[in-house]
Amino acid sequence: MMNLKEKRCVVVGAGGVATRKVKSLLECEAQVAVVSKRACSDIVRLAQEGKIKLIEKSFSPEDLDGAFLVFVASDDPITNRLAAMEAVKRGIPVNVADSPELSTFLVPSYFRKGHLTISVSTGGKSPRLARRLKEWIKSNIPSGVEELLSKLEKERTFVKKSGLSMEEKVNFYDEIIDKSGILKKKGDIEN
Ligand SMILES: C[C@@]1(CC(=O)O)c2cc3[nH]c(cc4nc(cc5[nH]c(cc(n2)[C@H]1CCC(=O)O)[C@@](C)(CC(=O)O)[C@@H]5CCC(=O)O)C(CC(=O)O)=C4CCC(=O)O)c(CCC(=O)O)c3CC(=O)O
Ligand SMILES: NC(=O)C1=CN([C@@H]2O[C@H](COP(=O)(O)OP(=O)(O)OC[C@H]3O[C@@H](n4cnc5c(N)ncnc54)[C@H](O)[C@@H]3O)[C@@H](O)[C@H]2O)C=CC1
Repeated sequence: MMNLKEKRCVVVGAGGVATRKVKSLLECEAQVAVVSKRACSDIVRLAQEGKIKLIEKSFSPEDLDGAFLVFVASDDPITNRLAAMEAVKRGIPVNVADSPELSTFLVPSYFRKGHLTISVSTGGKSPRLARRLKEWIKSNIPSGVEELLSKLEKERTFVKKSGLSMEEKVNFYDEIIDKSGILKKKGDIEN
């Protein structure tokens, strides 16, 4: 949920895993530089289209100059470790594809529906389960949730300035949510 717009994000490696991270970064409108000895066809195409900068070489510490965020996803554990340590030394948040322990942040499984983002993390315990749960939530998300969100957004601009107490505000929002009929009513949910 970090704002990455126009921020320089460096990705080390250009295989399947790096490609997934690059695509997520482009969705966030980040400025992406990929450093890799060789690049897979998706990365080459993105570079040819001018969407990313591809630097075809082995990783070296100066590749992290000016980086806001770093993704390390080469298939060489020694390179991954070196790049991770360098990022940590420079105080740059780093995600390491083969090492949750060396990562200062992990990437969750997520999907977007308009302004709604749903993400699932297992804290690195089982990425496959994170993905399967995400898929389950995606296929079970009630239709009408985007319309409900825009209604709440509109009401909220007035309610925020209304002078109502926080409890009154929350009850007002709950009433709209309950009326939409797309979720179980608040009172019907057991905690
Ligand atoms: C710690 C973390 C670091 C990070 O942030 O990258 C990490 C680490 C590792 N992943 C590995 C394997 C797999 N990763 C996936 C898939 C995804 N992995 C993602 C995140 C994360 N993966 C972070 C923790 C997230 C969490 O747990 O909450 C997702 C959610 C997001 C993304 O990568 O964009 C994305 C789903 C995207 C989607 O929704 O589609 C699949 C399944 C598949 O592809 O179907 C497999 C194979 C099956 C399996 O192992 O589960 C391996 C072992 C490699 C090996 O065995 O060689 C490691 C290294 C290790 O565990 O040591
Ligand atoms: N976090 C995750 O979701 C997952 C992580 N992994 C791990 O991610 C890593 C990468 O996996 P893949 O993308 O499938 O590998 P891959 O083999 O497709 O790509 C590896 C890339 O690293 C580059 N590379 C190797 N040495 C380099 C160096 N010294 N400097 C710069 N680039 C270098 C290669 O040129 C290649 O582009 C593996 O360690 C794997 O275990 C695997 C699956 C999922």
